[in-house]
Order: sequence, then C-alpha cells, then structure tokens
Amino acid sequence: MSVPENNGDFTDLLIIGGGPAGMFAAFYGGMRQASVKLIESMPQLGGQLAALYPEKYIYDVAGFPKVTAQELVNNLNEQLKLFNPEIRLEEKVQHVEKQDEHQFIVTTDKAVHHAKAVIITAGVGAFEPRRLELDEASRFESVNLHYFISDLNQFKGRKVLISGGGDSAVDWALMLEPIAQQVTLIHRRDKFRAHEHSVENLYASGVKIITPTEITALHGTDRIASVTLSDVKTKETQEIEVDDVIVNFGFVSSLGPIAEWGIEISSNSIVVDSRMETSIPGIFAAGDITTYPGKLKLIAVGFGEAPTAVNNAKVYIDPEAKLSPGHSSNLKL
Ligand SMILES: Cc1cc2nc3c(=O)[nH]c(=O)nc-3n(C[C@H](O)[C@H](O)[C@H](O)COP(=O)(O)OP(=O)(O)OC[C@H]3O[C@@H](n4cnc5c(N)ncnc54)[C@H](O)[C@@H]3O)c2cc1C
Repeated sequence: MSVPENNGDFTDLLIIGGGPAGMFAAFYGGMRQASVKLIESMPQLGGQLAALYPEKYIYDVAGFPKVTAQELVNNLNEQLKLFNPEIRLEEKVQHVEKQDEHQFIVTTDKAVHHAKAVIITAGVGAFEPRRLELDEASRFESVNLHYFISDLNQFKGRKVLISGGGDSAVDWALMLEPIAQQVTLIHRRDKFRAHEHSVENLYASGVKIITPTEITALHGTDRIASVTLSDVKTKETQEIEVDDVIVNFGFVSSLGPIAEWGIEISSNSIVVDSRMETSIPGIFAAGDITTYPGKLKLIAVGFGEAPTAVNNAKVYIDPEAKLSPGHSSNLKL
C-alpha cells in the first residue's frame, strides 16, 4: 500500500503530540492512505510512558498481559513506521489557525506547517516536572540532578538519593536498589503516599529511608557532590555524599497555548463529540486531552479514540471517502 504525496504543502493529517494516542493515530492515518505529520515537543516519542514511567509494567492494554511502558512505545514505533509518517521531535506547537475548510496553519517554535485536518493528542499538555526549589538546582539539571529517568543502568554502582513520597519515588527506589551501590529515599512526611504493597516492599528492601526530611542545599562545583538534608520537625541537618539526585515531586501540566486556539475547553480538556471532533470542524482530538461524559484517561481508551478521530478526519478531508476503514487483515503489507 502506498502513501499519497502531500498535496502541495498541505499534509492530510497533522497530529500534535506523540504519546500513545498520537503514535497510534499516525499509524492509522497511514493505513487510511493519508499523508501524516506528527509533531512532538519532547526529544522522544511515547508521551507519559517514555518520559515518566518507561520501566514500569502496564497490565491493562488489550493483548498484552504485561508490558513495560517503553516496550509498548517501541512496538507503537515499529507499527507507525510501516507507513513512514513525517515525525518532528523537539518542536512545540504554539498556534493552530483555521483559514478555511481543509486549510489549517500550524505554527511551532521552529516552522509553519499546513494541513487539511488536525488531530490533537497532546495528553496532559506540555508537561514539566515539579522542580526542587533551590537557587542552585538549575545548574545541575543536565548533570546529575534528574527529573526523568530513561535508563536505569546509568545509576549502576552509584550512590543515589531519591526525594519524593509517591509511587514514582518508591518504585524508582525499589528498581534501583539492585543496580546502584546505595539508594537513599527521603520524603518530607513520615508516610509514603505510594501503593501499600510497594511501601511494604520498600521497608523490606535495602533502601535507606530518612523521613521526615527534605533537601535544603546542594553542594558541588560541576556536579552535585553532597547534599544537606534537614529534618522537617527538628530542623537538625546532616550532609550526605551522593553521585546522583533524583527528584520525584510529580509534574505540572497545563494546556498552555492550546487554550488559546479557540477550541471549546472544559476542565482543562478539549470537548469532543462522538466523532472525536472539537468545536472547530476539521480539528479532532484523542487521548487524555479529550473530555466527554464518561471519559476515562487510559491508554486503552486513547487507542480507541485515535482511529475514530482519524477515520472521521479522513471523511472531513474527502466527504466521498468511506468512514469505515475495512479490515486491516485484508491488507498486504
Ligand atoms: C506513572 C503513571 C502510570 C500510568 N499507568 C497507566 C496504566 O497502567 N494504564 C493506563 O491505561 N494508563 C496509565 N497511565 C496513564 C497513561 O500514561 C495516559 O493515559 C497516556 O499516556 C495518555 O496518552 P496520550 O497520548 O493521550 O498523552 P501523553 O502520553 O500525555 O502524550 C502527549 C504528548 O503530547 C506532547 N505535547 C503536548 N503539548 C504539545 C505541543 N503543544 N506541541 C508538541 N507536543 C506536545 C507531550 O510532550 C506528550 O509527549 C499512567 C500514567 C502515569 C503518569
């Protein structure tokens, strides 16, 4: 099956956001013989799965009894490459404007794109980690202060300090314990908010736990060599040597520029109808970013919404086209 060339400068489908919903939409657009451009602000595809929990297991995606988030992203990548969509990484969409039916101008921080239809799969919006509120923190960010983890092995044989009390902090501590030389987990409260079972495993593990404690200073020139920890109640301090500091205070997200594109928004999400079309004809949405009565923010749900958005976008672009894609099992790929 061949993918048609762009008609002039106009891509058939421009997809904003390369999380699981956007990746599957990109594959599906190719399957519907649409030309596809996918724009993602992060350096990698995969959305929350790749950025926030690549090594965690997911159990509720159909057909996968158990799969790590990164494996699922790798599979989505392999699947979407069947149709060679244009993927643009590290490019953030700032503005979408409808000029006329089938004519959208999408402006990013790097270029201006033209599309016949737009599908927004921007998840929770462009997300950022909640940062350590210390003046000196920013200069260690690209060195040994981590808010995201992409490869557990980078911590092999190292002294790692993790700060945070939720699931991510506890999970990272447990996963790093057999790899790192030493893992210390601190939290500003006495109790961890993580899943009960994980907390039980934590106390049974070799992770050193210090609570209620917070980081009050980072020391080092080129990299953090030690940190000052302060007891939240007694204010007593201690300095410990570290090779790496991982901060897991969760992340903040906002729709950012999306809220200014004139699309109907409700509770920080994009309102869609049963065709996954937004209040602007020709702009569709899928995945965590959408809202409608009964909406669930799950990967499996995004995997259903993406084909609905793509098939309806196909009909928007070409009203003669069939809504139903037919069965993929009839394809010869
Ligand atoms: C720790 C954790 C565990 C989870 N476990 C599960 C689970 O077990 N099962 C499950 O079903 N769900 C789980 N989820 C939820 C699941 O990850 C989300 O439902 C899913 O990622 C939503 O996919 P998405 O493609 O809609 O959005 P996202 O994954 O959020 O991807 C959206 C992408 O759009 C990009 N983007 C946003 N704005 C712009 C812009 N302006 N320009 C360019 N790019 C942009 C973002 O950078 C991001 O990469 C979990 C979430 C977390 C945080």
